[in-house]
Amino acid sequence: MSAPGAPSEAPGGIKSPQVSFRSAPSLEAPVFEVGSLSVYYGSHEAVRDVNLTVGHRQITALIGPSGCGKSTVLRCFNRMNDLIPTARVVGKIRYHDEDLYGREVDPIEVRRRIGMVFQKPNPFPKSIYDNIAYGPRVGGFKGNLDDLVEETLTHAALWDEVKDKLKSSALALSGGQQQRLCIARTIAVKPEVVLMDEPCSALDPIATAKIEDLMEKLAEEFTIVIVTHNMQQAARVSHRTAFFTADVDDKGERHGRLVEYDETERIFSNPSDRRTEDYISGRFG
Ligand SMILES: Nc1ncnc2c1ncn2[C@@H]1O[C@H](COP(=O)(O)OP(=O)(O)OP(=O)(O)O)[C@@H](O)[C@H]1O
Repeated sequence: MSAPGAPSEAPGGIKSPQVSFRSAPSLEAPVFEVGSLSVYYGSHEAVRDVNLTVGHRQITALIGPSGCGKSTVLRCFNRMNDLIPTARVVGKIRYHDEDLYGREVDPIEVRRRIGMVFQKPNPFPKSIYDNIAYGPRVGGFKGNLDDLVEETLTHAALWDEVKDKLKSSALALSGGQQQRLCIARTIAVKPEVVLMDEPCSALDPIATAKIEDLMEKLAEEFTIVIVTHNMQQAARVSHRTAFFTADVDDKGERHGRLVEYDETERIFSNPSDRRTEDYISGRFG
């Protein structure tokens, strides 16, 4: 394994010489442990038998071709699938060794502790200030809101760009700024985990680079799980990568499967499964 930040090429995989893999810390005291997870929509088993462990303050990337179940798995981590009436989750997801789907668990508290950022920036149609202040206010925050808003926007690398227009509408910001605001809004309630579902797919390369820099900084404090179609992004930002694909059964139904989960450097430079190698080298997907 290369030292953190040391350039390391990915033979047969991603060709970019700029890719430098991040070394993955250990998986001791994991945040999530997923065992034999299957997710159904109605009678369709969309994802089958997933097993993986998400490490504390690591960035875990979920990659794979369209429809292999990445977003479905991501939504299991904060019980967003509960909001889809046909969805049914089978198997085990332990969050700090507690059953995330246990009867006594409050899904609202789960979503406060495990926040989510979506593909399309979706700020509230409110001021920049109120976008950040909303969650803490609802949660009964008793401290100084002005300080919290400044601290959060600084944390999300947005303060300098917005400090003189906090009362302006968030909708007037650029797409990249809106997405950083959404990340700020998510971290304002002090979650432990931030789930990101293709957070850069609607952004240009400059805005994408800013979000990637931000993710690296946020990983010092938060555990991040990201779904991305952009393999270079997974290679650049994540410590560990899970590669999914979909098997087609004899009735023509597609079932998402986790093919391989490992340190990102390993997945991109020396994967153990041929399907992973074919995907990262662009031979399919
Ligand atoms: N709300 C839903 N209702 C019914 N089926 C769904 C729903 N959401 C996803 N699916 C199905 O589950 C499977 C996995 O979809 P999912 O969106 O999780 O895949 P994905 O890998 O994230 O895809 P993409 O990369 O295109 O976003 C697909 O067959 C999809 O049609």
